[in-house]
Amino acid sequence: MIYEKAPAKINLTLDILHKRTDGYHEVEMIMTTIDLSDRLSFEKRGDQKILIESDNRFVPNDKRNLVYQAADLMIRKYELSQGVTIHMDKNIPVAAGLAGGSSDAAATLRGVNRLFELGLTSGELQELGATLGSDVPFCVTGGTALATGRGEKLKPLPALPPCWVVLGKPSVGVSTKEVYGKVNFEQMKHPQTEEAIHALEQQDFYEVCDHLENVLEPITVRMHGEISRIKSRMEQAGGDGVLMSGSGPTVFALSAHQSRAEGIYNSLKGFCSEVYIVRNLR
Ligand SMILES: C[C@@](CO)(OP(=O)(O)O)[C@H](O)COP(=O)(O)OP(=O)(O)OC[C@H]1O[C@@H](n2ccc(N)nc2=O)[C@H](O)[C@@H]1O
Ligand SMILES: Nc1ncnc2c1ncn2[C@@H]1O[C@H](COP(=O)(O)OP(=O)(O)O)[C@@H](O)[C@H]1O
Repeated sequence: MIYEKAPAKINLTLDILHKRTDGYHEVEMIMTTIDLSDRLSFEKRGDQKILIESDNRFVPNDKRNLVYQAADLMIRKYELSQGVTIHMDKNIPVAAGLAGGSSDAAATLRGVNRLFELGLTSGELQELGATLGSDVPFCVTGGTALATGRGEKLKPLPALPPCWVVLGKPSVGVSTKEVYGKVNFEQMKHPQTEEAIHALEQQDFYEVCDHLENVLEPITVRMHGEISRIKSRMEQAGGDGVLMSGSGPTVFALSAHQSRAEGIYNSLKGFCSEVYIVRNLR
């Protein structure tokens, strides 16, 4: 039996450059992994089946699960003669803008690679991952990176300086496809991505916080007003930087200090359906 950890991501910036002819949007975004993780175990089977076990009622255990799709892809492509049983311990909220499904898929690519000793490089796993979803290639290696294209082209960046991350997840789930479908280029406030990268290079935490920006945020906020109420609470409680992650609806606050982060966490408890306090991963 082998194990893989599948950490969630947050988007420090998210910009959309244009809509592509294939229906996807050309993005430019800085992503970073945080210490809120699903845990997966992998075991070879005597037959050729793929069995997914999970106790989370929001995720399907069949072919719709990205974990199933990732395992199936590896088994077919490398003509593996055995199947795999995958147990998933889900901690990352589902359809939250935190790439839980993508990270599980990436962990499955890494897990099957190790379990069957395939010897594939991260680059090869990322290429396979891109066929499963736009965020999967980033999740193969994690860390802090600039993602372009539809999200699959990656450039490693210096890590976000060590900090605390408080997450507030409203009870609503959000469809990424629906949010991208409502993008309006005329009213878009673009992030200053270059300046945010410079801040990371300088390891200037507060400068990074000053450049958090996500063009999808106003779209999802219009659908779910709860998001702006969570944002205001986090700002009032002293978050150094506060932003919605991905297509939402999860909002995160960055804080350099544990006591401040705990204050933000306490101000959200009872106000927001799920609240987490974690560190960023370096
Ligand atoms: C918004 C982001 C930001 O990190 O994350 P989440 O909110 O999902 O976590 C990602 O771009 C989401 O990536 P991911 O969730 O992997 O998307 P995919 O499965 O590839 O695509 C789902 C749908 O989103 C739209 N889509 C996705 C990526 C992209 N660059 N342009 C798009 O228009 C397409 O309509 C597509 O059918
Ligand atoms: N292993 C998985 N974990 C979570 N969601 C999954 C998984 N496999 C498929 N899904 C489906 O993918 C959708 C988006 O999931 P998720 O990755 O959690 O959201 P997001 O892309 O917003 O970060 C969900 O509606 C869920 O049904």
